[in-house]
Amino acid sequence: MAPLQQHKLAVIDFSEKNLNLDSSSWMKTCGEVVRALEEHGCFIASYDGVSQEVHDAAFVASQEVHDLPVEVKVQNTLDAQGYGYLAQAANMPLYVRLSIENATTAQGVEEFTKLMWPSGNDTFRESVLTFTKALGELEQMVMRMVAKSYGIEKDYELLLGSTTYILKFNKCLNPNGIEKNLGVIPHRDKSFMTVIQQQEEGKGLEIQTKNGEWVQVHLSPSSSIVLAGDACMAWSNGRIEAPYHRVIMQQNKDRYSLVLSSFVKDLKIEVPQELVDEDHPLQFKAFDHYEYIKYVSDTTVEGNRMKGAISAYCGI
Ligand SMILES: O=C(O)CCC(=O)C(=O)O
Ligand SMILES: [Fe+2]
Repeated sequence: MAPLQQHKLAVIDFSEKNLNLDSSSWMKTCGEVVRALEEHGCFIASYDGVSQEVHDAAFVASQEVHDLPVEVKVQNTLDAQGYGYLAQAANMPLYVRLSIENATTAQGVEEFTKLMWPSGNDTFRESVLTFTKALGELEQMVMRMVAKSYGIEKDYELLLGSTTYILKFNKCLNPNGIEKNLGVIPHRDKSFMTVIQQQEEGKGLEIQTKNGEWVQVHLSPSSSIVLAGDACMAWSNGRIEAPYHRVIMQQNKDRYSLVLSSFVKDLKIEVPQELVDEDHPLQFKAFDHYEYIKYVSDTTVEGNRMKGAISAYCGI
């Protein structure tokens, strides 16, 4: 098989100097964000909100939690069905994960920390919260730009009030030379938006473009990939498609990544009226995001992998 090429996904500058609200550079970035999302469902954000120190500390925290005994980690269960501790499932033998619900709030991170370390772990708690807050701000900046471009700022403000974040500590085990090097099976995220950071030298994430080609994503510590999830696809009335992606292990060592995803809780997601007209008939009924997650996790593995899960659930 020919080696995959590092694809030219759009790289968008989110550094503070570039993002004075209402400046012409802000408006230009809004356009770039929507174009990239409509074309590939994702882009690479170059973002100085997560410093090298914050990035490194978050990965140290991730390693620390993965190194805990299994009997401690199995306590990690979430309201969001299917998002707690998962280890070496039959279809993903290399994949291990823990997650934090309400991950951008002090309370959410504190609860998780207490569960894993009953006598506390301040370094872990502080490192994780600093990281999730910074990455959450990036996600909100992206969504504000999408809303601005589509003229649906009010609709977004409403969703934002009900937005919650889940942080996944992902680990793919060293494949040790065995042929099966699939870390994470091809899927679309069920989230609204997802932001991912890979550990330094971390490779492995691949995105499928609309023409079916798999392309590799390489990220430096100062960059993140921003991916649309199924909920964004429905909310945008199909304008932004959630990209299919997977992890292929390329090196004989464990791979760590941090995945922050937004979800809408206790409010139905409805396509804004501004996005419906004769040329764009309504494609999705209003739906409850947590009920959708439950639907997917109750469905068979094939159902979960299915590209059209969101259409099957609430498509018109
Ligand atoms: O680990 C990664 O880089 C991505 C994993 C992923 O797609 C996911 O957890 O949804
Ligand atoms: Fe994913």
